[in-house]
Amino acid sequence: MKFGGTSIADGKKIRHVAQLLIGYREAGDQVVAITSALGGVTDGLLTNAAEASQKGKVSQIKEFMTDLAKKHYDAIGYAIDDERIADDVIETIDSRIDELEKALIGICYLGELTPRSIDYISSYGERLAVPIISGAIRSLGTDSMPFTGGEAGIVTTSDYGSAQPLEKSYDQIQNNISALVETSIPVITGFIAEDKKGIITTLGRGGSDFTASLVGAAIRADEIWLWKEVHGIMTTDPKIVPEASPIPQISYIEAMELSYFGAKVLHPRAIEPAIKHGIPVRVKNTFDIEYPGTLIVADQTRKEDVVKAVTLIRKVAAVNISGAGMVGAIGTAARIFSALAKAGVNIIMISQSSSEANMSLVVEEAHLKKAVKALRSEFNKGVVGEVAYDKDVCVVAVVGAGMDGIPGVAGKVFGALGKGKINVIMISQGSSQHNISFAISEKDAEEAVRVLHQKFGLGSKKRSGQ
Ligand SMILES: Nc1ncnc2c1ncn2[C@@H]1O[C@H](COP(=O)(O)OP(=O)(O)O)[C@@H](O)[C@H]1O
Ligand SMILES: N[C@@H](CC(=O)OP(=O)(O)O)C(=O)O
Repeated sequence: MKFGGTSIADGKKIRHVAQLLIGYREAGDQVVAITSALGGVTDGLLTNAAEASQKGKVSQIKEFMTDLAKKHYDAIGYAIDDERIADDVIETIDSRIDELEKALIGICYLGELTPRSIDYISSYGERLAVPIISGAIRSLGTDSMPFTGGEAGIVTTSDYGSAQPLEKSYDQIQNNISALVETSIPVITGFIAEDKKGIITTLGRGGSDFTASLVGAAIRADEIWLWKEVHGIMTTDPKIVPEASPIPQISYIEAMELSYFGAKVLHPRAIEPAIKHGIPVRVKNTFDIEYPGTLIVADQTRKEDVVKAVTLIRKVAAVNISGAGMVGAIGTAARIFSALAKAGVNIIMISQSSSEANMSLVVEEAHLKKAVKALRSEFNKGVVGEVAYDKDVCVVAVVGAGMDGIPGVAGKVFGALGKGKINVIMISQGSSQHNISFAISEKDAEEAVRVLHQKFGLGSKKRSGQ
């Protein structure tokens, strides 16, 4: 069972989570808990690390550390009644706060922030949270032990910021964790792991879902449950469309497409380990335990749900490569992609005009500068006339395995957008036919999501159980 940052945002919620875990254990289930950092902490760590490297203000770091310590002391005060346990946990928190402060002050003086130090700093969110959740469980009378991802056995590549778990992690987790579930509830940090040299790595933002799936697969869990602040995977982000409804069942492939195309409810790689071992994944609401949530399984569900959800990717940019000389010029696409790969650019969407005089790409906004630089230097003379870009772009996708072979979905999508006077910049449909995605101007993005959500009747279904 994995609990995200919103589920453990403060002491009251942590107590609730500890009671929830104990409740399942007392009902006869063996449980392993994976948790994120307390809500907002990872963002705070990243912002302060970046500012430390740019402004070098030690006083700002001290202020941040005081607030951070207070947030965690308050959580201990509310979630842990047993004084001896509370004292032990405070001791752990104090020593971690001390290490973190030294690291951030070091960054102030160095004025440098490497990917390796970003992972080290951001790991403290989870490393401060887990001792508190484990202490809260012990304080309620059930045995529990805290683990970092590395201690649990997760070993990754050294790709800081998006490290890949190595195959041997599965056996190591199995050896370190499986036997403990008989007598206790182990609590493991999500998101963070270690490379072969024992250096802290992270699995990417939102990576606790991935940790849960990895641990679940390693211990051969019957099910992997991801507890969130929403009633499951919804037909779209409820923050954009309040009428969005939870999807009772969805296939692995649809869930992956949804997360890839921006649904912040799941980490894009979260369910890979679960798929590999055929373990069902459930997304549930921490604050409405009885509600069944969304079940993610291998089977495709009912075909009549042609479109299951609408998603939105923000913080992307469009790049347009054009020139009459591209027509019929063999190898242009290969040069574009290899230049971008060499520059480490992640390409989200590709589209080529049938005239061949133009190729459009969508890349992460953070990669835009290096993408344009790489393309301009590759094509500084020759077939490409111009490399232009647009920063104010979003990608919207409609997702559903049921659209495979069903005519008219694209017509419905673009008809509705046309009627809503929403201009489409670029269109892409994967040959899997599980989604249709397109780029539009940022100012139109939320309206496009609302229009499509309504067009496909997604918000009209009542939540079952209501
Ligand atoms: N299709 C979707 N279904 C559910 N939630 C979504 C979707 N798209 C975006 N979201 C957002 O994802 C968040 C997921 O819940 P949250 O408790 O924050 O998860 P976690 O803490 O595990 O990251 C919600 O706040 C919701 O606004
Ligand atoms: N704390 C990390 C990892 C994570 O998964 O968090 P959450 O489950 O709250 O999205 C992050 O913010 O990226």
